[in-house]
Amino acid sequence: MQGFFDTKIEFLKGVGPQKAALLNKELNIFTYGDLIQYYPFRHEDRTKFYDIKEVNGSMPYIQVKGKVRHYELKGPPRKQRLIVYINDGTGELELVWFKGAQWMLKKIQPGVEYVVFGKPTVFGSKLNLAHPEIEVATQANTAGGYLQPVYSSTDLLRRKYLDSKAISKLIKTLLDSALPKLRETMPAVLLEQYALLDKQNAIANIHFPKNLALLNNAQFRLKFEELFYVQIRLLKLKLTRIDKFRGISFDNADLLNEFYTNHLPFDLTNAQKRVIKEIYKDMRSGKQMNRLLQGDVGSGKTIVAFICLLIAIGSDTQGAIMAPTEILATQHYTGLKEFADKMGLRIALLTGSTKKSERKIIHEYLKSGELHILVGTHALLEEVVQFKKLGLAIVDEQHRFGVAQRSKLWQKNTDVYPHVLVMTATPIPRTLAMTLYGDLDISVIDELPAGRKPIKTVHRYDSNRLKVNSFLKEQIDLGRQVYVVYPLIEESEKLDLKDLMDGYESIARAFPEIPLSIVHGKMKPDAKEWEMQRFVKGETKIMVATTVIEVGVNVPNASVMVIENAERFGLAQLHQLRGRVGRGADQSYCILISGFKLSKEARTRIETMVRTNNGFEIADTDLQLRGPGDLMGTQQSGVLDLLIADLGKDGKILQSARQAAQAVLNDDPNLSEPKNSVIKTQIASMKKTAVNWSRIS
Ligand SMILES: Nc1ncnc2c1ncn2[C@@H]1O[C@H](COP(=O)(O)OP(=O)(O)OP(=O)(O)O)[C@@H](O)[C@H]1O
Repeated sequence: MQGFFDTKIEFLKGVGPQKAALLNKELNIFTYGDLIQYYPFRHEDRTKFYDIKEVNGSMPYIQVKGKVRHYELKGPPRKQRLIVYINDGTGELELVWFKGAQWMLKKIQPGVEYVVFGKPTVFGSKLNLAHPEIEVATQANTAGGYLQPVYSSTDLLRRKYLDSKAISKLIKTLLDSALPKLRETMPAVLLEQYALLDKQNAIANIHFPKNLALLNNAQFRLKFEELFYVQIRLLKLKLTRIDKFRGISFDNADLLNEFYTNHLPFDLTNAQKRVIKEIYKDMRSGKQMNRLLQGDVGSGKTIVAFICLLIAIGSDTQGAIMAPTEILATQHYTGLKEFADKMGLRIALLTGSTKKSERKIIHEYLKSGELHILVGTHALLEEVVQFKKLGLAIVDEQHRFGVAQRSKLWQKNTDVYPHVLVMTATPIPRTLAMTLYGDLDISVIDELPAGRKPIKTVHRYDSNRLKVNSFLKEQIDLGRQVYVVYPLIEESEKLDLKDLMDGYESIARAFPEIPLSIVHGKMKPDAKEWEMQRFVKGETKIMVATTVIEVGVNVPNASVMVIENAERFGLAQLHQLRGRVGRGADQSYCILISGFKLSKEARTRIETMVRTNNGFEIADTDLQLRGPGDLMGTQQSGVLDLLIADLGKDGKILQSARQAAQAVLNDDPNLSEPKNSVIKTQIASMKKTAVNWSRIS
């Protein structure tokens, strides 16, 4: 059976080597199996017939049934157009062909009834359909109506006569012989429990649905199946890892207690407490922890990370934090050092710009175990960086590390694997997290520390700059500090830098007495650090910067964030930037400045920012706007090669599919029972790897 679906597409009637090459190249369709799974992206509703008198020029597509009253050819011989007048007893409609008039003429017979489908337009004062589809009513497949599939095609394919219609024909040809050969790919229990359509019917109806209800059922079944297999593979991966990898069991809580009793700078939020409990439980379990910690900007992840490090250090192991950029690594280092110093723990920072002599000392102390915490960039991954015993590896991720890089860090120990905590500062919608990080356990800090006032966000046009400036002046007079951020997009770095410099000069002119800082990616690390420090200490009042300050910067006295060219930023980035203010007790503001001309999407982004401060809500909107492919660099990850499900829209189906997968594995972890053999076979036959299996290697 399997062989049939592996048949090369060129052997299908009507394809041949040339078309096959095009289908390979343009649509990634190589085999019968690929073509069957090339699902239509919508269906045209051909179930409804309009009375001609109801039709108007604003309708998208319409279908009518009527008799040809007469026709005429107009225009010079080479540019003849054919006009056919069709009447259904309620009114008359013109059908027009500008090309192929003579050919069409052969098909049209006065007095015969036709089914006509097309887009109505008004020309002069008359309604007409240009180049409609037309079939003799008695031959048209409209018994009970039908929904016609629309397949996405490409310009090249259309030029080579492989438009949606032609693809549909190929699929129809294939289905005739393929349907009887299709085997069921879901276990009977789940088919029943979730009222899923059987495979043959699902495939038949996803392409050529008998009615709308069957189309919906077919879509549900195929989406459910797709997500079920993504989830079961992720969950299986997790089970394998739990079985295979022992983790160090930490049970000495002395350091933790000392910190709680003597040094805790504030009461933890309930969310922080809950998350610490979840992590502590993992770290004592004897199994390797693999957990994702999500928290909105400013939700207090640093102290949670520190407490987790204390758990590891308390049992005579070391901790590491790896961050994607030098700025972020430095920020973590500064944040953690404050706590570490209080506890008399040794902490060091290792990045690309750490001096050689310093590096050597770090390497030595790390190996001897005298260094408790190492913070750094991917410099941590180098061979020479050897721990005495790494107990906890924290990876601050933001999707910037590859899975392989991440696992390199936790392979630093040869005997037992360290526990792994992946942190993200950008909230990820639940559906995406469940798929991208579906093999990890997830903890969420969904509460901000008490007393934080929500940041007030407004949108202002360039032309209002004077008003904005006088507001900034007011705030500075009140003792606050201000960020002004310019976009930095790599392709046009030079231009962006010019924008930033121009902006800096105009701010300097508008606020001649106020000391300014400037920070951008092209500056030397020392100079950057010096400028940052001046701002942190309050010596400068306005920080003009590019997005280098996007993550991690923590200056509680800075309470105004001005974002220039806000329309050029993505939602996640805007939210991150806004998160740099609102970190103290004062009322904070975010001012999004843009030009007048805004794309629809840019407007939605700005409106979303003005409407809400909730990072998870913003992440959801981002997912809706951009689709998962674009989001957070997931495009190359291969995790989201979904054929039919859409993580932006199918969250509910995903949840049920995950529950189903979890239940199957709880009951039969090795999938060895006969009732689950279909799952085993299906997993083995899946060639499109939705999950990066190298994670556990
Ligand atoms: N429970 C708490 N009560 C009061 N203040 C807190 C609490 N937790 C953290 N903070 C303070 O809130 C600020 C933000 O915390 P932190 O820098 O850890 O946030 P974060 O989650 O890392 O956010 P970001 O990703 O935006 O940097 C810090 O000044 C920190 O000291």
